[in-house]
Amino acid sequence: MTRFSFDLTATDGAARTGVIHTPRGEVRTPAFMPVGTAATVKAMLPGSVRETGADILLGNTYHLMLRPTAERIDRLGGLHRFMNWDRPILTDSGGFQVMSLAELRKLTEEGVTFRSHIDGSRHTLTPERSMEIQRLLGSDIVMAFDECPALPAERDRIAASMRLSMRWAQRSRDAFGDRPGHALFGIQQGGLEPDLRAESAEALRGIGFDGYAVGGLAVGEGQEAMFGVLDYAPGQLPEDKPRYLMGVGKPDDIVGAVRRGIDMMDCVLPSRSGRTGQAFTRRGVVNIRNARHADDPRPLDEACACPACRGYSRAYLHHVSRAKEIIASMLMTWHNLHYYQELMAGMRDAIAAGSFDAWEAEFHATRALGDI
Ligand SMILES: Cc1cccc2c(=O)nc(N)[nH]c12
Ligand SMILES: [Zn+2]
Repeated sequence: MTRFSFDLTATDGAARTGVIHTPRGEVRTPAFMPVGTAATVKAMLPGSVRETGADILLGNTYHLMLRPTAERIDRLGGLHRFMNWDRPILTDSGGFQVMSLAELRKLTEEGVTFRSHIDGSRHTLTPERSMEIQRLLGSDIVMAFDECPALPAERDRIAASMRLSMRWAQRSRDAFGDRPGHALFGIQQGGLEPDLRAESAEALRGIGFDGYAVGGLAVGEGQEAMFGVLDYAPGQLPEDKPRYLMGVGKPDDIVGAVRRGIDMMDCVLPSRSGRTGQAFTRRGVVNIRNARHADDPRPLDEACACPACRGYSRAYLHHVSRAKEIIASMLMTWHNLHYYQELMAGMRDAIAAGSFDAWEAEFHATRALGDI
């Protein structure tokens, strides 16, 4: 039985490339995780997600506990079987989604009670219940149950919230138990405060995790403030474990995060924005519904090998996107996920070759050209 482990294979400045070994397969880092919130990466078949180059995808405790429930998924053989994805799955622990989605939330030391945004039913999430749900789902990488304060927030609110999350991290670790082949990741909090981030990192180190997430970012602070935290926060976390930046981001966010030592990221952006007609390309964002594409016979990106770029014109994508045809979501999502995976593969190769600076310069120079 392969246990969970992380091998760093090369570094270039603060940037790192490596491999996470899990019983369900390898995850090449830096890695981007497509988001499969309700047991599906929207508009994609699992085989297509794999074809884009994804090694791992993300699921959500909050959504799956409400519908179809973790117990039902467990009875049906677990989330991998249920959604027909046999490679690694990381699941978020639910606290963040409760604060952003649920109604009538009540936060106490014990956990969070809330009403479902789907049918108003009452639910409780605690560190223990979150660990149980993620065990029932069968996820390979389990996230500790945390509280992520909305920014901007007063320093003492951020400090109190971080300390609650650290007590919840200990309870998550205790409830997770000893599960060879499965990993538990801790989540650093502390807002934009270096000393609170350091206190959080020390608390997590003391508890001991298989990986460490930088939480509490991508919550409206903006790229400059986020990079300001990433200039020091990854270095506060154990060097020999994966570092996961949650909820990030736009392509240039991702490049900046990898430069600063982040190994894993997830974001709904490529899939969600694809459904609204936004395509990410090497030369920047293309809003395919814009009238200028109506007669354009060229693909989104001549250099892209994805099915949308190999088989269809901008004019066609413009037409089906404006008409809200289902194929528009399929093709735009596939292209965007393919582009994100190409970005990760390019960075992995550049770090291994010690040429990340040159790669990043080319990345920004090409985007500066703008779409043609
Ligand atoms: C999904 C996500 C985005 C951004 C931040 C966070 C966070 O701090 N904690 C959790 N559990 N999830 C997050
Ligand atoms: Zn493409």
